[in-house]
Amino acid sequence: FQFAPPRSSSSILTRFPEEVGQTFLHPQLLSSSCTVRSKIIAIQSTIGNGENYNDFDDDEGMLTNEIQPIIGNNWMKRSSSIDFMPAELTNSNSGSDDESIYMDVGINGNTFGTADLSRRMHEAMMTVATKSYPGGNVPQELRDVYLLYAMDATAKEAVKVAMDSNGYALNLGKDEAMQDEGAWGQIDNVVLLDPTSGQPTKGDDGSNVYNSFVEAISKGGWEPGEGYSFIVREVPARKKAMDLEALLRALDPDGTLWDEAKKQGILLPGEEIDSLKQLAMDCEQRVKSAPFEATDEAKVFRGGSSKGYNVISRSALRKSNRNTDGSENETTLLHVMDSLANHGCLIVDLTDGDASTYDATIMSEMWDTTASFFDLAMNDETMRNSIPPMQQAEGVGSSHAMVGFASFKDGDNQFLETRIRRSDGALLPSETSTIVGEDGAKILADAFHVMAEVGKDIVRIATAASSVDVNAFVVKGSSFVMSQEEEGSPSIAGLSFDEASVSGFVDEESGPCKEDMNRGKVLASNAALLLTDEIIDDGKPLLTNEINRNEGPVSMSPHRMCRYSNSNKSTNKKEVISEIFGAHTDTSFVTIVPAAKVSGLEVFDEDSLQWYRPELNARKHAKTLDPKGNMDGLFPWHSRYLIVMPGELLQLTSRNNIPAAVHRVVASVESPRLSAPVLLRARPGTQMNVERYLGSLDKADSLLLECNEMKMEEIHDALQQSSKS
Ligand SMILES: O=C(O)CCC(=O)C(=O)O
Ligand SMILES: [Fe+2]
Repeated sequence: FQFAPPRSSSSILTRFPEEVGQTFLHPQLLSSSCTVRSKIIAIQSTIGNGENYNDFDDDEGMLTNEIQPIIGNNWMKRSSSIDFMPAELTNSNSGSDDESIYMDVGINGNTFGTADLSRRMHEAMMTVATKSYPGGNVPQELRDVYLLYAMDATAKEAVKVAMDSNGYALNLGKDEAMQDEGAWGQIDNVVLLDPTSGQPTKGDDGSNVYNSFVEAISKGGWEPGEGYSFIVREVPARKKAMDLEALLRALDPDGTLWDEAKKQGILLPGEEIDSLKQLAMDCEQRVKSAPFEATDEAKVFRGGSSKGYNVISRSALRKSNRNTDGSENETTLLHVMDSLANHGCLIVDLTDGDASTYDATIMSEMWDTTASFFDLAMNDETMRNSIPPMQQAEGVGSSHAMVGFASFKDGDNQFLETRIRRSDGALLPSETSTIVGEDGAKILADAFHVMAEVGKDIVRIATAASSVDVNAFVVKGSSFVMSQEEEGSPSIAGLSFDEASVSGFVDEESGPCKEDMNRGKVLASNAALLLTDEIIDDGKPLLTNEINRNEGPVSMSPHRMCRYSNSNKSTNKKEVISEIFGAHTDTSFVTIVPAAKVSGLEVFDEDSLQWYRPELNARKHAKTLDPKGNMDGLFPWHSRYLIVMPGELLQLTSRNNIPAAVHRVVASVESPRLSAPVLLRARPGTQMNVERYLGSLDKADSLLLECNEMKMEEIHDALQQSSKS
């Protein structure tokens, strides 16, 4: 926690600047009823004499926390002892936002412009006072008060700015007495500064240093307009939730970092992702900033109390669970959005809490098939040789449609990439069925469809929610015209909105009414449904002839059988758990990872800013649902659950409401992990038609406008950054 004193003149504290004084006029300054604390407590002086002053920029001495603070440097550190506070209050390390702490602060009067600020403060007070006394004769007593006040309040303002720029706030609370001069901290040492050189100078009585403002004035003869440096101790402070923009400004006053960040494609506060290139670069940036280290099951984050960590029932996602008017169910929508936007994944219970076993049984059979595939691939030479290596799927013409087997990291990573052939639903590479049998191949395809359908439902909900969010389908008066049409009223049907308004059916003055808004929700959901049916590649032929397409014979959405192990060949032999499939985002709408028996998928949780292992959360849910494992005979616990992560294409259609999940796989030396994710991608040949799927172009952001009328495979390619695997 502790702030080390600044090590050089380029530290944050010495950089901020000019702003001092702009908001200095505390309302109390202009009232003469303020109470003067009779004596400012002088606590032990920490400096001996003026000899130290030439050492201001000495880095050496500033490296430890125990060195004597020197007046004239800007620094800040947590107060070491507060004699009048109970220990538990001074040493709390809970890190909560409103935690009250005490800080010792050293302020350089030159950096903070104490000369100018005190002059202006004093002038302001005297101007008011002169007006309120006959003949401008301000009593001496009051002049003394103003003098002290100018010095003290200036110091307080400087400390406020110093804290502000470092993520802290003065925490004076509502206590009036605390607002008074001297009461906000213990003034320790005060050093007067020469008006011309800005160097420390002796006061009238020849002293180098004073123990209080009262002394600096009465003995040193300080006057407003003369600068001074000081140390103040035990200033009540609290950690502030820091505004990113303010932080950046404080760190980077001349904009060098900003320019550099722009060059690297880092999104800056207040900036939006406004192109595919920017989206790809931002994902890459988020991937890079996720920590590399891995921890084992016992320590890793397994979800918190927010709704988004909860498991959702399969049936809640279906379009049949929408409201009767066809708008999305609000409870489901909020759950889905919280999970995807804040925690990087949504856990789905395929059994609806044991109500249905159909899908979970398919998943269970898929797990058996996957296990037997790797069994044979690892142990049976003939079988292994019969699997084709990873290669482009024939006849697709997309470099992204691969099928086949690949092994990396000395066999620690093994993948079988499979795809459905659209015409007959067969699984490619066709050799898969030689290994797992016709039934096995069929089970894999069935499991693919179970997962794809869940994915499509989630994309529908998230896309609809994001369209509703910007009123993309809200048209004033639409509810009226539409409902009339539906009832088949001959007098209205066929009228355009404009004509309706001319005829007086629509009130020109008001905005869209509640019915228009509701209508917008229905249209948003229907359009999102259309998007999932037409654009998402579920391995089936397109059902409609309404759109142009050239969808190709093989699905763009792969179903990957993976085996991850950790033979600990990494450089650090002591690692028992480590990244085996590094952090990345997927170019998919969603990636559906069926919860594996051995946990290992980690999602970077944007809310808690740590790696989250959803499989452990799913396991906990299974334990609660079925503590005795009664269903284990039917299917293993994990075949109930799917973990659905948003990909880059959903980031696009959700208008950046949902960032593509940064995720990775970790593996421990103890047990290999089998996995079988589906990456739900876009049907080749289809076009992103913003108006058809996402509503009014007026409500589309520049990212969507760029994609409008692009082919989905072009969008896919544009999202591939060179550094991506
Ligand atoms: O196997 C997993 O659990 C995840 C794999 C993955 O992230 C991917 O294939 O893109
Ligand atoms: Fe992935």
